[in-house]
Amino acid sequence: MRQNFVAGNWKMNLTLPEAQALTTELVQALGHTPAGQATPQVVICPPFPLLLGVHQLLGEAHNPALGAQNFHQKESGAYTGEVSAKQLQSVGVEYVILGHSERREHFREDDALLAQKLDAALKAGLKPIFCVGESLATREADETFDFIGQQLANGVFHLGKEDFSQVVIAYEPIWAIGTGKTASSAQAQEVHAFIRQQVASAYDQATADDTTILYGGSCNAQNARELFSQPDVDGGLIGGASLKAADFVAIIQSF
Ligand SMILES: O=C[C@H](O)COP(=O)(O)O
Repeated sequence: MRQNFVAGNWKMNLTLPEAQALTTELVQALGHTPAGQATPQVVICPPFPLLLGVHQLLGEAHNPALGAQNFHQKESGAYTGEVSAKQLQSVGVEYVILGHSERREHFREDDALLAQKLDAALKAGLKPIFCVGESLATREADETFDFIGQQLANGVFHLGKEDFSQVVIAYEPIWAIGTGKTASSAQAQEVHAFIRQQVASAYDQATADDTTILYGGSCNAQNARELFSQPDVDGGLIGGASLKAADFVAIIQSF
């Protein structure tokens, strides 16, 4: 279902008391949305050890909903240090980020592994937020569209239409992540439109029109409104600015 959507990726930040203080502020702020103003779907993605403590502060409305930043594709077993989809669900997780460039780069997660993780997430009933995005070198070589087309073809488009309808796509140009260098709204729109067109080719136009596509990369309270006003930008996957309640709430209110 296509919807206005903002996810906060806390990455490897915050202790439990800090995470609970941030969550309490967010829940209070979102609870005071003026009548008549539609609230976007909000997802917060804390590190594993904080998930349960954060979930205990979330309401029944699933908004904010809880997301994880990763999981292991096997259901259980001798995988020291890993976490399964079932374990995530048992502490209230509904969404999982997959394909983030930091996992691709630092943990060597390639398209083949990500395709397996995507299948495992859907099988377990977790909703994936699947990230794609090019490096600066790829952009400068004028290969952005080819590169993102390949990431989608190799990682996502093996899914049947029904499974694909559970997936949120996030476009995150690597050169914009944590750098303070945001894609311009025109650059973001151009790639989002391309992604939607790729979905239409892989499935059909109705599926493409129904896909939620987020922008991520130095999105903040100052630039979110401009980015979210683009016709194919349905919201954001927010890193640094999701760690401060006031900034994150301002982004949520930027539609
Ligand atoms: O997952 C979030 C992105 O990597 C964006 O991070 P950032 O907002 O700190 O640039």
